Amino acid sequence: MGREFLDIFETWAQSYDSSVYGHDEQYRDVFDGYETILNTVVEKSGDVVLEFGVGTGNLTKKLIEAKKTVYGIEPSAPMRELAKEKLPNVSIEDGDFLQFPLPNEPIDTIVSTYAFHHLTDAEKEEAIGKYSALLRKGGKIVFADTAFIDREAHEAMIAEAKQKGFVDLAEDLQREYYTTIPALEHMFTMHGFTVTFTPMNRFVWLMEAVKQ
Ligand SMILES: C[S@@+](CC[C@H](N)C(=O)[O-])C[C@H]1O[C@@H](n2cnc3c(N)ncnc32)[C@H](O)[C@@H]1O
Repeated sequence: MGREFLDIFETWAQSYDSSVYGHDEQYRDVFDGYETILNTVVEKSGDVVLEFGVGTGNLTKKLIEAKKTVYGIEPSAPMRELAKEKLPNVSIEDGDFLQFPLPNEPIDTIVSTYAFHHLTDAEKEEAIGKYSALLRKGGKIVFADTAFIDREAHEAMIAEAKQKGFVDLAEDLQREYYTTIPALEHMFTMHGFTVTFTPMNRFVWLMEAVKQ
């Protein structure tokens, strides 16, 4: 569920890695510190990891290099194919944040980068509820994604993108379901997590939620 933006990745898949490494001016600030963001998610992850929205497999590759067992979930066929080319021996299945094949061993961490905003807030809350049921005490959700301190900050970023002539970025910020830190905090705490938020660049926050 929350698959309504997949057509974007049909066309973006081939040039996605070029965007994340700063070659797309409009998205340069969004992907600023991309390597550090992925490395931080890896550092905070346990040994058995379920990853949503693997994309071209950049985080997956780092998790594997850190000797973790990874179960990857990716709904876009072109993205999945690119990830499988990079990581032929890793499990990367069709699925999404809400409907996915369950790994056949207990997982200790659920990770995702640059993807949770594809769900509406109601779907985000439903997903966090599912993950709470999957994780044991001490299990973690470690997500990095664009979010805003409040709605005014979101509106200001849209205005800034328009002012710079960043039409694609402005459209993206209005089309997808970017939420606020207080809304995310509420979703995590109501499902039994303690959560911390750390800003990673002007757009992206690292969220580390621990099941109590
Ligand atoms: C911006 S890319 C991020 C890829 C990768 N995680 C990274 O950090 O580079 C977003 C990814 O989320 C995937 N996606 C879109 N909707 C999704 C959903 N409902 N559930 C899981 N993944 C989704 C897209 O297909 C795409 O691969």
